[in-house]
Amino acid sequence: MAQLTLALAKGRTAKESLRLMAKANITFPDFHEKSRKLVFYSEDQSIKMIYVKAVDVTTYVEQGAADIGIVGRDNILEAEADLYELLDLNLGKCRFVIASLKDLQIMKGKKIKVASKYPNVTKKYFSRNGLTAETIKLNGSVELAPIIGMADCILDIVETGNTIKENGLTILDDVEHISTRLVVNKASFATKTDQIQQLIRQLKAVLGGTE
Ligand SMILES: Nc1ncnc2c1ncn2[C@@H]1O[C@H](COP(=O)(O)OP(=O)(O)OP(=O)(O)O)[C@@H](O)[C@H]1O
Ligand SMILES: O=P(O)(O)OC[C@H]1O[C@H](OP(=O)(O)OP(=O)(O)O)[C@H](O)[C@@H]1O
Repeated sequence: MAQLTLALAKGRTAKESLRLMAKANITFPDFHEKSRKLVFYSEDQSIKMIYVKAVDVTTYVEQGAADIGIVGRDNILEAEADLYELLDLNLGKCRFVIASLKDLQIMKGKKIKVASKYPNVTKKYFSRNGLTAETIKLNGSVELAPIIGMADCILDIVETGNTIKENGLTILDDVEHISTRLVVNKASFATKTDQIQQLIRQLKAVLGGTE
């Protein structure tokens, strides 16, 4: 059987993703969190894993450089990539919200300044609500933007709610639930159907009826 290339998102969901695969008997013996290596092979050599930035996973998969990817729905929505999203791994759970300093009055016809790491998601949210928004792209510490008066509100991820709370912001709206997903390159799904379906079955079995 041909080998599958998997792009795994580095960062806060990597450990849990690897733990889930290990439960499904897919282990990467050479993988160590502190290793600087970027390519790892599963014990049975059936999977070649490339360890990449979360924001880049969909690019590797869409380009066909990886057959499959494990990445957060936040990055999938932002990338608007042409790929299949086939399984919810039920980890990395958080949500997209709109938050501002106080009860900001969002009015139709008034242009709102929104800071976000996710400009595409932001534009879509405001346009489907019939609102006009100017998006300011940031790469982190997004909660700062309303505090220093650079934006009226933010579209960002909330998990525990601590960051929002500690910076005196309030949630105005829930936008979308996020969790980590398995994505698949469309051509790979046609040519490596059996391997991909086998992997999905293995993962589903250990997700224990949560799918
Ligand atoms: N509290 C959280 N904040 C951000 N992402 C979270 C949180 N909880 C779960 N996630 C998920 O974890 C993924 C990876 O988050 P992480 O912060 O490691 O990546 P990143 O934002 O791309 O990293 P970097 O700080 O290098 O830009 C996110 O894309 C999201 O799906
Ligand atoms: O609800 P909480 O549990 O507080 O988590 C949410 C925070 O975590 C993320 O930031 P991250 O830690 O990735 O840092 P960043 O600001 O550099 O993106 C996210 O952008 C929020 O700021």
